[in-house]
Amino acid sequence: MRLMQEEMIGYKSEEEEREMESSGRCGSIVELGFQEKSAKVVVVGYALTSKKIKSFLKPKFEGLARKKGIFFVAIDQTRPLSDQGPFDIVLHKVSAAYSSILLSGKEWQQILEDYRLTHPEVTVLDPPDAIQHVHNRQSMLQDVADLDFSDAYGTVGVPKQLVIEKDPSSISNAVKKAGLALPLVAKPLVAKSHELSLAFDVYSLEKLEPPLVLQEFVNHGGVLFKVYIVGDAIKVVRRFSLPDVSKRELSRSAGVYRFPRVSSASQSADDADLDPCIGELPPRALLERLARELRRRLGLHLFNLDMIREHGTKNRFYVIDINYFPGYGKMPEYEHIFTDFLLNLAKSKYKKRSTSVP
Ligand SMILES: O=P(O)(O)O[C@@H]1[C@@H](OP(=O)(O)O)[C@H](OP(=O)(O)O)[C@H](O)[C@H](OP(=O)(O)O)[C@H]1OP(=O)(O)O
Ligand SMILES: Nc1ncnc2c1ncn2[C@@H]1O[C@H](COP(=O)(O)OP(=O)(O)O)[C@@H](O)[C@H]1O
Ligand SMILES: [Mg+2]
Ligand SMILES: [Mg+2]
Repeated sequence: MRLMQEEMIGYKSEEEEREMESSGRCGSIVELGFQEKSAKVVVVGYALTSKKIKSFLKPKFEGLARKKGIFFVAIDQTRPLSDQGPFDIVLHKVSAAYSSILLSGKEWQQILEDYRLTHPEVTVLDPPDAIQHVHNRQSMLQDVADLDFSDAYGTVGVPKQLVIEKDPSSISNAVKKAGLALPLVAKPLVAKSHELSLAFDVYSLEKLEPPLVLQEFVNHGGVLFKVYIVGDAIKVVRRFSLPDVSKRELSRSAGVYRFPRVSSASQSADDADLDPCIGELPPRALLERLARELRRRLGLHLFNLDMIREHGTKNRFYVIDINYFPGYGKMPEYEHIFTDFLLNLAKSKYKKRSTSVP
C-alpha cells in the first residue's frame, strides 16, 4: 500500500493566491525608498540567529515574499525597536542565545514585551511569555494533558512523566512512588538542551544530572510524526525515531544509554516502505482539532509537535515534544505556506484597524 506522503490542511489554491496578490496588499502602507513608486507592503522585522536566517530566510523564500509584497528587515537589537521599521510584524525566537552581546535573554524579552504593549498595531510573533511556557519540558505538555483529547478519530495524551528538580539520589524512590514503568526517557527540563538518555533500571538514573523530566518510553514502531503548525495551516511529515524496546530486551538490559541529539540525526521516513499500522499519518480531522485547541491554549502561531502512535493501537497518540519556531526550512512548501500566513495576518490586523476607527 502506498502511503500518502504528506498532508496539508489550510493551504490556499493558486487561484486564491493570485486573487490575494491582485487585490493589493494589506498591512501598513510604507514608502520604501528603493521602490520606484510607493506600494502597499508588509514589513516584517526579524530577530533570529544566523543559523535560523540561513535555514529559514532562504533566497527562494525571500524572493517569493517580495513578489507578494512582504519585505524582511533585520532588527538591530542595540537600537530602540520604536526607532526601527515601522514594522507590521515582528518575527523572533526568544532565548538567551538570540540576544546580542549587549543584552541578556531576559532584557530582550522585556524589550519585546514592552514593544508589544506600546505598539498594538504590530503583531509580535509570538508573545515572549507564551514562548517561555514551551521552553520548559514540564509546562510544554501541560496543555496537552489538560486537553485530554479524545474523539471519533483517536486519542491524544502525554506519556506519564515526573520532574526531578534536584537530588539525583531520590530518583529511584520517586519513580517507584509515581508508578512509572521502565524503560524511561530522561530529558533536560530546559527544552533548549537536547541530550537524551534511555534508562533500563531506576538506579542508573541516579548518575544523571537534574533538573530532568523522566518520561515513560512508548513503543511506536520507530516512526515519529512532525506536525508543523503555521497559523491555521498544518503540515505533517514522518521521521525515523528510536526503535521499540521489547519486553525481552527490557528484562535483559540494565544501565543508561545516552544520546547526544536524537531528533536532529533522524531522517525523513516519508519515502520509506513502512507498515501502514506504523507509518499512516494521524487522521487529518484529529490534527485539525488538536492544532486549533493548542494554538488557542498556548497562544502561539508558530510551533511543531512531535507525535507518536503507540505501537499496536489504531489511533492512540502521544505528544512528546513541542518546539517553538522550529526548522520550517525543512517543511515542504513552507515558502507558500509562510508567505500566505504573513499576508493573512497583516490583512486581518488591517481590517480590524479600519473597522475600529470611529
Ligand atoms: O534548525 P533545525 O531545523 O534543526 O530546527 C530545530 C528543530 O528541529 P525540527 O524542525 O523540529 O526538526 C528542533 O526540534 P526538536 O527539538 O529537535 O524536535 C528545535 O525546535 C530547535 O530549536 P531549539 O534548539 O530547541 O531552540 C530547532 O533549531 P533552531 O533552528 O531553532 O536553532
Ligand atoms: N516518551 C518517549 N517515547 C518514545 N520515544 C521518545 C519519547 N520521548 C522522546 N523520544 C524520542 O527521542 C527524540 C527526542 O526527544 P524530544 O522530546 O523530541 O526532544 P528534543 O527536544 O531533543 O527533540 C524524539 O524525537 C523521539 O524519537
Ligand atoms: Mg523533538
Ligand atoms: Mg524539542
